[in-house]
Amino acid sequence: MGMSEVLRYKVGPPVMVVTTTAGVQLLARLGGDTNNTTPWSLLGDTFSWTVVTVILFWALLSLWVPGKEFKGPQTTFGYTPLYKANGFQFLWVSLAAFLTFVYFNQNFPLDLYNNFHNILSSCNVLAFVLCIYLLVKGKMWPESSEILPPKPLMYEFYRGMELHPRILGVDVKQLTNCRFGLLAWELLVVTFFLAGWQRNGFSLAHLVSVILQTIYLAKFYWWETGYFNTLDIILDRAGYYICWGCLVFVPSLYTFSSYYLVANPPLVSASGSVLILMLGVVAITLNYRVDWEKEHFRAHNGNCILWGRPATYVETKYTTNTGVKRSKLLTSGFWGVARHLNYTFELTLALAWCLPGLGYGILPFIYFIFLLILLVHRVFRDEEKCSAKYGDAWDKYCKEVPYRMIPGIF
Ligand SMILES: NC(=O)C1=CN([C@@H]2O[C@H](COP(=O)(O)OP(=O)(O)OC[C@H]3O[C@@H](n4cnc5c(N)ncnc54)[C@H](OP(=O)(O)O)[C@@H]3O)[C@@H](O)[C@H]2O)C=CC1
Ligand SMILES: CC(C)CCC[C@@H](C)[C@H]1CC[C@H]2C3=CC=C4C[C@@H](O)CC[C@]4(C)[C@H]3CC[C@]12C
Repeated sequence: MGMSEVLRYKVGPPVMVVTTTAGVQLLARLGGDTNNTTPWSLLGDTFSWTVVTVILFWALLSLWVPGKEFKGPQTTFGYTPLYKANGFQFLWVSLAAFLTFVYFNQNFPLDLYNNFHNILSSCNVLAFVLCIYLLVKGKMWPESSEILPPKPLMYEFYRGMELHPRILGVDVKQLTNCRFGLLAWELLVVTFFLAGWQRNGFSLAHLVSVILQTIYLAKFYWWETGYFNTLDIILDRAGYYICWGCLVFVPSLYTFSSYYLVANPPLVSASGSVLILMLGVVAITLNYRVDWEKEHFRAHNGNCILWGRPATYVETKYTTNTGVKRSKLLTSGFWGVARHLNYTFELTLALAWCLPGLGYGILPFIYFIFLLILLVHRVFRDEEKCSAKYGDAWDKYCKEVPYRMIPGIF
């Protein structure tokens, strides 16, 4: 093993595990109320375990109830994952149940805010137990016939073993990513808005940030089955990166700008808030439109009109275990302007919902900075995947559409 391999496989994952765990706890302290004297508890407390267990059980219930099933893309080793297609209903029923609960328990938002670091501790313990179980399960009782070359244990823990493991009858990544992480995100930002209102009075800027995140998450749940075609699902294995990420990192870092505004009430004026709302709505619409153009194009096998003209494309061929397949890469509409414009609009939107923290330095923008790094890295991961899959056709597409995220610049 060369030096770079040692760094990548042996040092990298443990460092990530330790720093990310310590990091999210620190974040809760940094953004919170400095007068909060609740002692640290690395295992969580009764209140936080109750909150986490209720969300987990609710998430599981949403995947257990009878309903429409959705078949994900088949893996190269011939496995077709099965999901539940009831995400949109799940979001609204959950939100309505939560708001009703808060109506009858009006101290709950502030209690939850004051216990946030304990809630993260409980999520952290839950995530570690799950990731250890997934490692053992992947080694001892894998569900698929996939054969993986052995790697250092810590790397396997970090990356995960199986692509589509199931626990208690449900798909693990649908549970952790779509049903626990994203629901916790929505409920937490609503809670932080209500806690800020109770503590400091009503804030339009805080409300705007929460409205934008709610529209964004509603859009996600509307499109949930499309998510099953993305890198997270077809490439990333169920392990620390993705499962811990969704159980701990999403509830902590993705909600951070809203959490921060409770102890640091927004300084942005009402007209500034309206401008932020407009910027955010435009960015969400464009982000949705870019994703929609690709889905629409693929659903019609290239025979569709985009921007008033028949769609143009590059024909591709690729090989899987079940033979040679054909596909098309869109070169018109937004996909003809740059190769990842959806990420550009996603970043604009993230900036919009962080902007109510303007005037408090860098901390309220931490999600935006993280997302910038994540998406630029993802551009390269995605392109590596596409280049390996499509070969020369991908190079041809890159020649026709030379820019990645910002036409003329990158
Ligand atoms: N907030 C967050 O943390 C994040 C949010 N997102 C958001 O999630 C959504 C999905 O993003 P993501 O899955 O990462 O990426 P994309 O939706 O951009 O999908 C990339 C895939 O689309 C296919 N593709 C690429 N170019 C073309 C083309 N020209 N024509 C047709 N198909 C093409 C390829 O897959 P194939 O093999 O099918 O050809 C490629 O792997 C986006 O809105 C993004 O902004 C994403 C990451 C993080
Ligand atoms: C361990 C950490 C350093 C990194 C954890 C990363 C993951 C939590 C996130 C990686 C990719 C993220 C997502 C991808 C696409 C999405 C679609 C969007 O519409 C909603 C958000 C999300 C599901 C998002 C969620 C977090 C990641 C899985």
